[in-house]
Amino acid sequence: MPILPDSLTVNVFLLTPLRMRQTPMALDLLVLHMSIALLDYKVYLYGGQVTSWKNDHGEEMLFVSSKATFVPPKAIRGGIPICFPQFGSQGPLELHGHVSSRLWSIDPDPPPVPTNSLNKACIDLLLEHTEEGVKIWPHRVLLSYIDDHRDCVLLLDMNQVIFQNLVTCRYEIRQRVSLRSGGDLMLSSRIRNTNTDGKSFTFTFAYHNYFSVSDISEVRIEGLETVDYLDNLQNRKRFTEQGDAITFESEVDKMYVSTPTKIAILDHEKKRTFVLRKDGLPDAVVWNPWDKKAKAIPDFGDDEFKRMLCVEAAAVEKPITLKPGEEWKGRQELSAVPSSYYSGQLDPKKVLQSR
Ligand SMILES: O=P(O)(O)OC[C@H]1O[C@H](O)[C@H](O)[C@@H](O)[C@@H]1O
Repeated sequence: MPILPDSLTVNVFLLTPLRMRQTPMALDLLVLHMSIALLDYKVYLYGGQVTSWKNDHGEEMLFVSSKATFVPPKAIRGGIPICFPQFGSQGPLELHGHVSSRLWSIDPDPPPVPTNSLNKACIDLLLEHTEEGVKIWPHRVLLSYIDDHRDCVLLLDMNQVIFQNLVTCRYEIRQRVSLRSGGDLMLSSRIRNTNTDGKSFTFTFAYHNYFSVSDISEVRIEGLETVDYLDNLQNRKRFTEQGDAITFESEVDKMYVSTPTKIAILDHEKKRTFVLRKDGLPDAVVWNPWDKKAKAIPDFGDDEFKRMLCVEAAAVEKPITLKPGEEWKGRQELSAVPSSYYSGQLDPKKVLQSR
């Protein structure tokens, strides 16, 4: 692990690029680092998956299981796996699709940086289509993390060699991972059908966020009150959430549909609130396996359900169909703020202004 210089405003470190080149399924560690006025924020990516998001005090905001295996083809248990082209088990594919477990590389040709961008440090990654991937999902795929900040590009050039096998894709999927001022983490995705044979394709999608919490019994979610949900523990039967904020005392696996764009996760013990803002992702999945299921998951510690909560920005109830030439966009922004700024009001604008 290199020592991260604190004098740079924006930096991206690419570790062990050789391993990535030599082993087709190897995952690589990338560090996205932003330093503003002596405050440091860091995001770690392992392959295409965010596995760590640290605030300026070095506190971890994402949960990763102590039993997580960093061995493809499985996604890492924690961080932010990307579920695509199928969320969950509703479809012919493996649970949650397959993109987190593919070989990722750097996008050699990211789109231009918007002049008014709030992004301070960003990264572009590509996941190229493989014959194996085609067998699983019959569409060629180019998946990329887009770097919004030109400063990053030079540092990433050392990995150019991994681009040589890029294929011409009929479908393009692009992802941006960006650190914004204040340490907010932005992920954005664009999926475009570039098919030339006139065929449409259909998918579901989710950012499977694993938040780190002090104690699940001290956590509540605001923003999903009175929203309809499909309960995965009751054959996806439809219910309406009651008026109170959501708290936890047993296993939860609910898919809230057509939710507000802002959801807050309040951690009383930690006095920290996560604010999830999403766009193009109408649904939100809330999951905690609780004790019994936790014991049955091999890469999950028996008691770790107490320290995590998944609140996922998703497009799952209504699968998305793209005709050739059409593009879908989805994004989420995660902020972590002291709960005292939040004081029970779901008004992230106020939260941001008060920082
Ligand atoms: O074990 P995984 O594939 O990571 O899935 C973990 C969980 O993810 C989601 O939140 C689903 O709604 C759950 O049904 C699933 O159990």
